[in-house]
Amino acid sequence: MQVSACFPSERWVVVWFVTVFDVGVDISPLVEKIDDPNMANDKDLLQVVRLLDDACREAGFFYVKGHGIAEPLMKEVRDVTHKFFQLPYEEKLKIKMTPQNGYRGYQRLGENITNGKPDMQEAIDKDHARLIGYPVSTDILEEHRTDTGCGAHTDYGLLTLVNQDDDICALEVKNQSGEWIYAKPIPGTFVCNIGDMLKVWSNGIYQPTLHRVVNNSPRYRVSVAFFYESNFDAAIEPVEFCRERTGGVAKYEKVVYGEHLIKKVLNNFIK
Ligand SMILES: O=C(O)CCC(=O)C(=O)O
Ligand SMILES: [Fe+2]
Repeated sequence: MQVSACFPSERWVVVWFVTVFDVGVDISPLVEKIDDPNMANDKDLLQVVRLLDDACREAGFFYVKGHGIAEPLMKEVRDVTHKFFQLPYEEKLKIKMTPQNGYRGYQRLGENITNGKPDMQEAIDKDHARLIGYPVSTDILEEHRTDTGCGAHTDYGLLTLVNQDDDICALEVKNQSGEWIYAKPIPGTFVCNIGDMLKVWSNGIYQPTLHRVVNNSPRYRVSVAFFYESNFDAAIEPVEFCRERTGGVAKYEKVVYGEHLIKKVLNNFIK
């Protein structure tokens, strides 16, 4: 790894943590040159790719800035999400999620299950986006209350981008020492985390990280997640150049994304 070769490992971890986890990777060179046929020769861009690669290898969780989406627009999306969840229950039910509409629409509090426990969240699912609301726990009837807004999980797909409320710490990530640490909000950034399919594709070079949401704050929290996923019927297997870099043997079997998704969702109903 290029950066670690320049630094003693302890110092490198500190540098990496500060630049990637605390402040975020500035991906603007990548965004600016994405259509440039000469992008592979650009030094700034190469440095961004290295930082992203390091973040995916070391943590599987990182912040990005310089992505080109204006901060006021990110806030507006969250504001609209807050407004929707403040509507009376009957209003929200008008776009209720059903098998007939392909499980798109409004999912009421407690309907989403992770590890056998209802999540203390309500949400709207639309294509690859999920708008999520986490009520204040004291506002939830005691008999319906559980201890997590979203139970510990890894994401199913390739990459997730989260636009989270600026002022509430609730998203927690399990670090390599097994401690839960906050992915505290950094205004204007997206929290990114890699999913199960990237693990398979990269033959384990990138590992998805366990995370969960616990809203212990006195305020209603929203987040808007975009799940970049493989096609439902896509067969995913370790790509050759990743296999070559990891001893030449595929560590994961070929998996059809849709089958993986259904299996994980069904497993969530079991404690
Ligand atoms: O609300 C968040 O910050 C993250 C939600 C999440 O992890 C998920 O929906 O997969
Ligand atoms: Fe997640």
